[in-house]
Amino acid sequence: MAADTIYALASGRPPAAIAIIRISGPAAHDSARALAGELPPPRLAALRWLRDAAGQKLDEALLLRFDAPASATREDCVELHCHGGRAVVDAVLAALGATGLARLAEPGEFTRRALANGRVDLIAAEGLADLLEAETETQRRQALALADGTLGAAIRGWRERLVNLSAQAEAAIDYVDEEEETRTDLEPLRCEAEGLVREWRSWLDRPSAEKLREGIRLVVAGPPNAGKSSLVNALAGSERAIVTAIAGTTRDVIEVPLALGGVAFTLVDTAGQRDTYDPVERIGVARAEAEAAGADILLWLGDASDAPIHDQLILVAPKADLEQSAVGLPVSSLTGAGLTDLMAEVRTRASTLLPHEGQIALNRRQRDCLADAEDALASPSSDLLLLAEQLRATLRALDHLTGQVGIEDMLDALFTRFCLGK
Ligand SMILES: Nc1nc2c(ncn2[C@@H]2O[C@H](COP(=O)(O)OP(=O)(O)OP(=O)(O)O)[C@@H](O)[C@H]2O)c(=O)[nH]1
Ligand SMILES: [K+]
Ligand SMILES: [Mg+2]
Repeated sequence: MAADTIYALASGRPPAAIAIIRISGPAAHDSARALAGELPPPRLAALRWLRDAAGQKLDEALLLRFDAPASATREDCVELHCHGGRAVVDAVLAALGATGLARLAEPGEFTRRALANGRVDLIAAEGLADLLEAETETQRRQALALADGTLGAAIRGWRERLVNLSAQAEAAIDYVDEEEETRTDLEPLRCEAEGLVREWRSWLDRPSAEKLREGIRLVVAGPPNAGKSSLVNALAGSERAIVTAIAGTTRDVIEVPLALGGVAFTLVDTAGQRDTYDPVERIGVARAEAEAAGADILLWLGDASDAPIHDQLILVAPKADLEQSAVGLPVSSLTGAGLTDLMAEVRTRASTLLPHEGQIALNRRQRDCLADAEDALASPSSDLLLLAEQLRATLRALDHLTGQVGIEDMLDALFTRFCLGK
């Protein structure tokens, strides 16, 4: 694949102590040479003066050269470690552009090339992207598990088992062709296939990785004047929502970002749910109902009998300073009584919705691919031809997961392990 040569500032926004400019592509060495003169041997750092076309000194930089394929992109690469001032960086980038040998990279283009050249697989590339975005410790560990290939290794393990099964099925088909009488016993194959499907189901049952990033939606709902907005304000620690003694005060959905115990939440206040002819309030009530239905955790401040059906429902008995009769967790937004217990309960519920420590969670794309694989093999056929086709379809779904499609490996396995002397 003939690619052009790209360059970009790889480190953070200047000013900084050091700025790293990366060049990758067939003309990476030539464009660096245009600025720095003779290059050092691969992987040995050397100090060089960078000069523009007119010979003017731009900066003294540490230069690293990588030769394809032993580089991050598997192309020829150069890294220039310059002084991190804005003017220095601008001047070096401009001089690189002026060589006419390279162009400014698009966002993510280095990783894209690494992927295209087989340096990383799609899973690792996704992990890398997550790693760059990670804001919490849990997110960082999760991303690292993708980037360092833990998930990739699990997928390769599945793939190997599947390739093996597929090869056995294909071999059995050949065998049937030759000796019509003999029937291959498919039971062990189907058994192994069912084992894989069970494993995938347990992965699909895990909470999704997005929850870590997007956070838990904690919705406060109930009848008008129940004290919903007061509770939201008490939990947020600031007067985010309007509170009055008038029923129907809150009309719209109010979102408040909240971090509790290292977990990101979005606290959501909603309109009091009641039958009303007021067209504006009706819209608010419809939104409130939709929010309650879509909540990860629902705090219901009303009669248990009126509560919507929800997996993660916490019944709250509000205004506990006034009345103690209601069922549910007693909470007073006025005095703060019961808030700690309520938050403890919320955190317990939240922990069941998030990937566990040390457990790799799949992102949406990965789940979709694995679900396709699971689907394709959900009921392994007892007919050899159908089973072989199911296995092929499953392999394709798994290859979508890693971003590598192709059945070459399957054929290799077939010919090396199951040689029938043909
Ligand atoms: N004593 C006492 N009063 C409370 C408490 N929480 C809320 N209130 C009062 O109850 C009334 C309604 O409170 P809101 O927080 O506006 O109730 P809401 O459920 O958001 O009401 P709508 O938005 O109209 O549906 C206000 O007068 C609050 O001061 C509480 O914990 N104790
Ligand atoms: K109110
Ligand atoms: Mg309100």
